[in-house]
Amino acid sequence: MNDQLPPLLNKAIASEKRLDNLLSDSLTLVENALNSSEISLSERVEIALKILDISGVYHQLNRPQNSNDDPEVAETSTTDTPRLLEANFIQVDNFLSPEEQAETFKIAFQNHDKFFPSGVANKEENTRKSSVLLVQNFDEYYNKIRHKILQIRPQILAQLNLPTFLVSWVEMQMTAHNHGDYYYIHQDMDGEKIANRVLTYVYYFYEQPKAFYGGDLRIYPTYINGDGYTIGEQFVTVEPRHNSIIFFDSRMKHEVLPVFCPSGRFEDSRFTINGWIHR
Ligand SMILES: O=C(O)CCC(=O)C(=O)O
Ligand SMILES: [Fe+2]
Repeated sequence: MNDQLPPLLNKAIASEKRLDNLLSDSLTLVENALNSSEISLSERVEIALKILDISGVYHQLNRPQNSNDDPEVAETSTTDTPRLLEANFIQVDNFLSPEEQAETFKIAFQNHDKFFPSGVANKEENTRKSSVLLVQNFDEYYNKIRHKILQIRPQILAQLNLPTFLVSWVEMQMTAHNHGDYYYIHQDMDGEKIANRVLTYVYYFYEQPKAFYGGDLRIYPTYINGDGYTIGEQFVTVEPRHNSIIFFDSRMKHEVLPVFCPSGRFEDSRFTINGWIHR
């Protein structure tokens, strides 16, 4: 405390000092964590990736050569020319180990009675028909899958040519599409509460041999025009392969084609673990 200085200034200097100390302690803690053999390698990698994220290194690496191609720039520009998001996705096969797949089926089948008819935020009825299981029913499994998704996120963003972002939340649910179910053309970040969804993921699983037909996912080229979004014609089709996971830009319009499941048995459904990485 310096008696020569006005009290307010003294207070500001003290706060700045505390902040400096806090920053210094935080950096030491992170450094120790990165070098600690008590923390698993994968957890340390996650910490390191978070730091790279914060420092913007990935953003620089992923940034398109021509800054006009940067989605963030184009979206906020005042030009009248609509910007096109090409229909694009990444599909990774053999995502879960046999043990993890068995656990996934167990969660689905044991919670059959907790699935409920799906709804759509801010949308008319008849846009969607399927069943949903909330994440509250599979906490531990959520953490495992979340970890796996975050681990491959940098690679996926680079492949989709999307800039990196700080993750605030990984939203997750389980869905089942049975006979007559579908999800009409929609966008996953269309709504106040879900505007922060950046990357959509869908993990597919179902009993072998496959007991349903249809259920392909169509992703449409999507034009951004100011605040509005319209679709182009040249869609791409995703085959929902068992034990594969797909990722796409949450701004892309897409739909699930109708499912035909002659047996009508819940266990024969087209299942997903799906959700969104929020910024
Ligand atoms: O099941 C799928 O293939 C996609 C589901 C979907 O679009 C959604 O839940 O928003
Ligand atoms: Fe969707």
